[in-house]
Amino acid sequence: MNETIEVALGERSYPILIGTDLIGDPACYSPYIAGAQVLIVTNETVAPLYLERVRQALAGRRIETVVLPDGEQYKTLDVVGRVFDSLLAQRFARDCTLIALGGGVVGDMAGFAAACYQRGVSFIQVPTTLLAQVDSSVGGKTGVNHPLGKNMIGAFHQPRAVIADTATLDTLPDRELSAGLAEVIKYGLIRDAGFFAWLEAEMAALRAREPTALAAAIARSCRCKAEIVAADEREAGQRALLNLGHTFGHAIETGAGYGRWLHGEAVGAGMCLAADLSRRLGWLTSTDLAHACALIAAAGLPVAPPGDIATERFLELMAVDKKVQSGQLRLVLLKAIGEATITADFDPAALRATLDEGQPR
Ligand SMILES: NC(=O)c1ccc[n+]([C@@H]2O[C@H](COP(=O)([O-])OP(=O)(O)OC[C@H]3O[C@@H](n4cnc5c(N)ncnc54)[C@H](O)[C@@H]3O)[C@@H](O)[C@H]2O)c1
Ligand SMILES: O=C(O)C(=O)C[C@@H](O)[C@H](O)[C@H](O)COP(=O)(O)O
Ligand SMILES: [Zn+2]
Repeated sequence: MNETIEVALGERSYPILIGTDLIGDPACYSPYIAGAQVLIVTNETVAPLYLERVRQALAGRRIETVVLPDGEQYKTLDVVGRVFDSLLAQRFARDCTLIALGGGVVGDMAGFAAACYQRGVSFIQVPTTLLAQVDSSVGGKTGVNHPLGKNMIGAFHQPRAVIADTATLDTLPDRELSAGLAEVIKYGLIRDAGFFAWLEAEMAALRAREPTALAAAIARSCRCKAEIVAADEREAGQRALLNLGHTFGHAIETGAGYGRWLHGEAVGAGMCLAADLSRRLGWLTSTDLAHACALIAAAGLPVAPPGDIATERFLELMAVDKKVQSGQLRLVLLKAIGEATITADFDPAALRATLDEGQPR
């Protein structure tokens, strides 16, 4: 069953269309494309799978394509430059539209190119991974990595529409499905204990790609993200809760070398570390900690960081975080399953103990 969820941002409001067989449907795109020039940004894995269907849905317009290399290690300023090269070489004007066809890496880069080209042009997100359908395609965070820090160069730029065709998940590798489940579990942990309990009951169905369960998880995740983004578009307050596990996770991704740990895997382990620290501070019960880590493990995700990032190095990497204020690290921590808070008020010794012990208990 198809469903539409609105991201309510005044004149920048947009729909998230969720359903099957949407990417080849011209009616999904037409209302959101003003000019005749369209640039599809995709990658070398997704292009052979889905590019032709998108091209056909856009017939009648001038369509160009940029096919980027595949991988987190290519989410760089240098590679995004190829999108600008193409836009300029083809003389694309301000009324052009970019289409991001792929996972979160393509979405973040195409969105960033759209934010910058001629100081901002339209773009549409066509997410083809679970992670992108439940998280990265929604909310307008775009950008690239720097060797010294994850997502450190970017812009807020909202898409005109998100077209999430759940049938594209049929070709997604199991490891990537698990990575997407990390961000799904995140919504349960930060603000929806009922969803968390539902995920505990449905995790086997989700990993078996049961279509009804997957569609329900995607829609509930998007509703949750749409509400948070509508209330706090630029992360002045509660949007930071969407960063649960990410200060640890981004440190893992940067420390391990981009692409070695998937973003969702690093966030899975990062959420266990955040839960472990919350328990050490006396905010989270041992039972809730055990439930959180058990669900993350059941999703096929790691519950501990790689063994080769020493605590000092981990702390250095964690200090490169957009939530740092006046030199002080702020972390998203848990008070209960379904209740999170952002705080700088934690005992640094407890953080060290969490990192020293690595394996949450
Ligand atoms: N902007 C945001 O709000 C936000 C939110 C979460 C994550 N992110 C970013 O998103 C990125 C991770 O996104 P991701 O997990 O989608 O990774 P990804 O974009 O690297 O995609 C994962 C892999 O799946 C392949 N793929 C994509 N669709 C496929 C399909 N339908 N069938 C087969 N293979 C397919 C890709 O080519 C890639 O190899 C990270 O860079 C992360 O920082 C951004
Ligand atoms: O949309 C948000 O806000 C998020 O924090 C979603 C995260 O899952 C995502 O990984 C995001 O890219 C992290 O943003 P950052 O500002 O910490 O780089
Ligand atoms: Zn994330």
